[in-house]
Amino acid sequence: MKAIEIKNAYFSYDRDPILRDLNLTVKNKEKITIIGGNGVGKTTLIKIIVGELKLDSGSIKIFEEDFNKNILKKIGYVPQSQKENLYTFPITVKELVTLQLYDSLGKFKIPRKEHYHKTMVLLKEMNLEKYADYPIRELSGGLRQRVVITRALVNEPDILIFDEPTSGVDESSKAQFAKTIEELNEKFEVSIILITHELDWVMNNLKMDSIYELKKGGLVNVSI
Ligand SMILES: Nc1ncnc2c1ncn2[C@@H]1O[C@H](COP(=O)(O)OP(=O)(O)OP(=O)(O)O)[C@@H](O)[C@H]1O
Repeated sequence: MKAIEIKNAYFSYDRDPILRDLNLTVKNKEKITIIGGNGVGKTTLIKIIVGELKLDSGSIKIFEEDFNKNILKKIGYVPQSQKENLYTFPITVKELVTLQLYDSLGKFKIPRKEHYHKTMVLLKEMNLEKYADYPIRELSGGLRQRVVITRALVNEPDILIFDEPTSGVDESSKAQFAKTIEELNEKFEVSIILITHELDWVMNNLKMDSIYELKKGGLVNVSI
């Protein structure tokens, strides 16, 4: 089963094409990395995958279906840690993860016992149980990243996308992240797409199935 299949994709914001005849296949449970310099279109590609932007031409299928609302539930997104505004808002780990269940919270959007239960089961699996009632802003960078990953997992996605997960993260948090990636793949059987500019770190610390470089609008295989 193919998790993602993009064929002959073209996209431009105005005149200059950002994606030019881009092709990508990600199989179920496969782990891939996409590298590329500043401004080559990595974020644009993510936005295409999550349906935020539409291709000018070409096709994209997620689990062999065209884009539809249900597909979004299959994709978990872990944004860049610096872009997360988790520092000012006084919210606990348990609340942050549970709020991600928004769609299933019913009319009044108030989490019930079953929602918190789901969160606690997952926090346990991620070894974060003891931090459930901690305010998120009091956690170290590495733990906070683990919480954000847990949040992305709570809707049971089949694909997890990481946007620059190691940028602005200290060495020990990076090592912790590498362990988490291996666990995720085994425990939750998700496909992983990791966007980064740290090719050396990925090569030395992660077991990826493929690494691609986004350049001139297309993806080129980087030999591992
Ligand atoms: N909404 C937009 N309208 C017009 N141009 C845009 C828009 N968003 C991005 N761009 C341009 O498209 C190109 C690709 O941007 P994108 O953010 O996808 O690159 P990136 O590879 O993620 O970059 P970075 O590594 O710096 O985050 C850039 O030249 C950017 O300036």
